[in-house]
Amino acid sequence: MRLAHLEMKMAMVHVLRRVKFVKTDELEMEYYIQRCCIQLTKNIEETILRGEKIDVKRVYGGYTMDVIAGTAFGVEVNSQKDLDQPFIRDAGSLLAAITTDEGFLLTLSKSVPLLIPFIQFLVKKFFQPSGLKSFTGVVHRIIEERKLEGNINRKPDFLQLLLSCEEKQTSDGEQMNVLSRTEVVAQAVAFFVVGYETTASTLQFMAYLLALHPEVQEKVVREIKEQLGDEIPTHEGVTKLKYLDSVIHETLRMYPPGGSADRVASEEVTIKGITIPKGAAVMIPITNVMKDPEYFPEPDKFKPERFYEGSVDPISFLAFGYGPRLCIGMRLSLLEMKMAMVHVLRRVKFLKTDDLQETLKIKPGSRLNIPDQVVAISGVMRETR
Ligand code: HEM
Repeated sequence: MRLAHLEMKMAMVHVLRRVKFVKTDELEMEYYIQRCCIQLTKNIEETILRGEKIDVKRVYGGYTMDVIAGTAFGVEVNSQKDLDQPFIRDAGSLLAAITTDEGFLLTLSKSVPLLIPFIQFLVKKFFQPSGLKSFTGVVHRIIEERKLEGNINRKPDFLQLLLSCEEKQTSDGEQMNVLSRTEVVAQAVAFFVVGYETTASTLQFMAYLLALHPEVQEKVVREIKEQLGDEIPTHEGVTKLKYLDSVIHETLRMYPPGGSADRVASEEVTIKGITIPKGAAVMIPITNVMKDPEYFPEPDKFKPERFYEGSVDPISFLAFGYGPRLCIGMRLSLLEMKMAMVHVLRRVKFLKTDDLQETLKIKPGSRLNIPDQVVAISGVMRETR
């Protein structure tokens, strides 16, 4: 608790010295996400009208890429207008590499820090994922453009916060350089890829589960009608959708995008007879905890009610991690998922067809939960009121 207080105070002093949070930007962000939702709905409708199945990861991937690029980096990449865009392909190949081969090396380096220089050499020599160069190139370009523009009237988005740490800062008359350019670019690329993939993956699993469970889908649609009528799903409006919130949580419980989280023990501790020495790397198996019947009875069943009725112990729901390092994109991602689902489900019904798999096979050997094959779902247009 004391560490968390200290961390929060230090962060707030640093941020509020340089940044003022204002309501207008929130509204601008909300308006921007609404625009992305309209394009998403249009893409899904057009797929249905062409008589094709919906490749849900592809359409939602375009949506989440547009949202993260616009909200965190202030650029419109229009991924949804061209779903074959290199931007998305590069993010995919980068992610695949990080979560498999390099991911293994990363885990190894955390467990045996002495190996870090050797592992860095291996990664540079043999594991340069194809998307990395073009992706970092794009981020470099965005940064250069910002530097040329200057900081005047610039919105306090994620990239701007990172860049402000790159500048030399004066603290008690001393010069400090907090982040190097390479570190800024690395953080930015990671943010782009993580912000895109996790939310797209959850929306994909949610669409699949809603198709498989038509009664749940109709309950969500009823709640939207009762709580929002024809209103635009604003940030405030979507907070009324408690059942949709439970559906999202239950989807994340069954298919958390990240299968594990890491920590390093800051001191020696003994838990249930097992001693973890100071400095040891600890991996928290998120997927396994959320499939444990002790915390979630009948874990293989999709039951949003367990969250709706409020019987879940918060520490057993680990999809966003836990504690001071909880996912910082959680609120953005919940907002964008709710807004997207309201827009889409008002117009489209996902269908349970005979060929829809009853269970999804997950790709082995990855730290992410990724389906073994493309998830394609049939849909029809709902009757308009
Ligand atoms: C459904 C969506 C998401 C899920 C399930 C998810 C999950 C997670 C998890 C499990 C962690 C590790 C937390 C821990 O170690 O305790 C994490 C950290 C993080 N996430 Fe997310 N995430 C999501 C969306 C996002 C988005 C949209 C962004 C960016 C806007 C983002 C950025 C980050 C960052 C930067 C961290 C590192 C935080 C830190 O180390 O302090 N995430 N996320």
